[in-house]
Amino acid sequence: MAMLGLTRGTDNDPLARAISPPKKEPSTHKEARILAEKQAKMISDQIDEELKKERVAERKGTRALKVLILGQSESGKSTLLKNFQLMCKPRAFGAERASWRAVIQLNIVRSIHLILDALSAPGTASPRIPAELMKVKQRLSPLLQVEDTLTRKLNPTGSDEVEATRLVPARLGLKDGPKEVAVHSASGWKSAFSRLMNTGRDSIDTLNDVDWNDPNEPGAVLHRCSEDMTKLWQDPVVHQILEKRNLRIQELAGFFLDSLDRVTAPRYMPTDDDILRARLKTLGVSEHRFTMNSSSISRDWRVYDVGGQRSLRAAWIPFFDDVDAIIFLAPISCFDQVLEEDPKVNRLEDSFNLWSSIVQNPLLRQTNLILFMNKIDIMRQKLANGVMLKDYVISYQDRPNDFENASAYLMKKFGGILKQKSPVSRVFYGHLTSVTDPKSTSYIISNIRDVLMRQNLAKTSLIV
Ligand SMILES: Nc1nc2c(ncn2[C@@H]2O[C@H](COP(=O)(O)OP(=O)(O)OP(=O)(O)O)[C@@H](O)[C@H]2O)c(=O)[nH]1
Ligand SMILES: [Mg+2]
Repeated sequence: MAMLGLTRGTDNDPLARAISPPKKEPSTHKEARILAEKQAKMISDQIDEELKKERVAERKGTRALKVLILGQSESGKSTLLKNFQLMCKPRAFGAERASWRAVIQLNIVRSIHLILDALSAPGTASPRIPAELMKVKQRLSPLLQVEDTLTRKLNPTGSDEVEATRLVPARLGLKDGPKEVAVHSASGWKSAFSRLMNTGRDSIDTLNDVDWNDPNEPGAVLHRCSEDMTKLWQDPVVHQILEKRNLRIQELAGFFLDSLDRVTAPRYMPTDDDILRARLKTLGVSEHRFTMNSSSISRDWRVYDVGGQRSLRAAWIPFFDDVDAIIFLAPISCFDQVLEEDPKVNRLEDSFNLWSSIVQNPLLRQTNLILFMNKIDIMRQKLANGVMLKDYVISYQDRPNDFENASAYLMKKFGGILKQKSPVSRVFYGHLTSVTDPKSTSYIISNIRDVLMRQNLAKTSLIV
C-alpha cells in the first residue's frame, strides 16, 4: 500500500505539496510529525500484511465466502441477518436482547400513532367516534411525546449512526406522521446502548433500564397506557375506520399490538421472536463475520446487510465484486402495496424489476443467486382474507386465489426472469420463506451453506 506523506520533494505534485511540512518547522512539531508518520507507516504495514494474507488465502481457496443480502426496503434482509446471528452467534444475540426493547416500544408507539392519526383524519365516510373512544384517544396523547425520548435512547451518544424521519401518511391527508427510525450499522447503536446501560446509575433498574421515578420514562408511560392501547386496538369503531382507510396495521413492520400486556409489562425482556419481529430500518451497508461448519469443514463467511430503500441501492454496487452468493428477498405478500418512497410503484413490480437487474448484471455472472420469496405467512393470510392476486398481477387471470397456486405462479415468474435475462445459464435456487420463523429459516440457511461450501470445495480442488 502506498504511504502518502512519507515521500517528499515532489514540488509539482499538488497532493504532496499540500501535505508536506512547513519549511520552518518547530522542533516539537517535527517530533510529533515524525511519530505520527511512524505510527501511520505501522498501520499501513499491518494493512498490507492483512491484504497479503487474504491474497494467499484466496489463492489457496480458503478466503471468506462473501454473501450479500439484497431486496427492497422491508423485504426482511435485516431479519434474515438476525437468523444468521441466532444460528452462529447465539450468545452475542442474547447479550443484545435488552437493546431491542426501545425499538419494540418505538414500533408500538408508531402503530398507535397511525391509529390516532386515522381517527383524526378528515373524511365524511368515517363513522362517528363515540365519546368513550375520544377519552381513550386523549388519555393516549402522552404516548406521542415519548417518540423523541425513545429515539434518543437508541442514540445515546448522539452519533450520526441513528436517524429518524417522520412518515407522512399521505393517504390520510395529514402533514405529520409517526417516526421511522433508521440505523447505519446493525451493531454500533447496540454497543452505544449497552455502554449506557453499564454506567451503573443506581436509580435505574438495570435489567429493565427503566427509571420508575421518572414520569416521562418511555417504559413507564407505555405501561401506564397499556390498558388504553388495548381498548383502542380492540374497539370495533377503530377497526371500521382502519378498514375504510385500507390501513392493515397488523401487516405493518414491527406489529406488537396483539401482545401489549406482555410487551409493556414492568420487567419485560424481548424474546427471540420479538427481536425477529422488531423493525429498525437500515441505512448503508454493514459487514458481519460468521464461521460456518459443514461436514467437518469450517469456513469464514462475510455477510453484508444493506439498506433497501431506492435512494440507498447505488451503495450496493461496490460490493458486487467477487461476491459468491446473493440472497435476494422478495416479499410476495406485498403484491397489493406500493413503495413507501414512491407511492406510484407497486412493491411486487419493484421486486421483479430489481431481480431482473440483478440477474442481468455482468459483474454478477459468477454469483449464485438465491431467491427468498418471503413473508409467506402474511401472503397466506391475505389470500385467505379474499385479497385477489389477479387484481394486482393481471396475468394471474382466473387461477385459484390460494397460496399453493399463487406462490407456484410467482416462483415460475422469478425463475423465468432468471432464465430469460441471465447472461449465463445458471441454477435457480428459489425458497418460500418466512424469515420471522427461526426454525424453518435455519433449515434453509443450512441447505444454502452446504451447497455453497460443497461448490466452493469443488472449485478449490480444481485449482489445486
Ligand atoms: N410476518 C412476517 N414479517 C416479516 C417477515 N420477514 C420480515 N418481516 C418483518 O418485516 C419487517 C421488515 O423487515 P426488515 O428485516 O427490517 O427489512 P429490511 O429488508 O432490512 O428493510 P430495510 O432495512 O429498510 O432495507 C420487520 O418488522 C420484520 O420482522 C416474514 O416472513 N413474515
Ligand atoms: Mg434492514
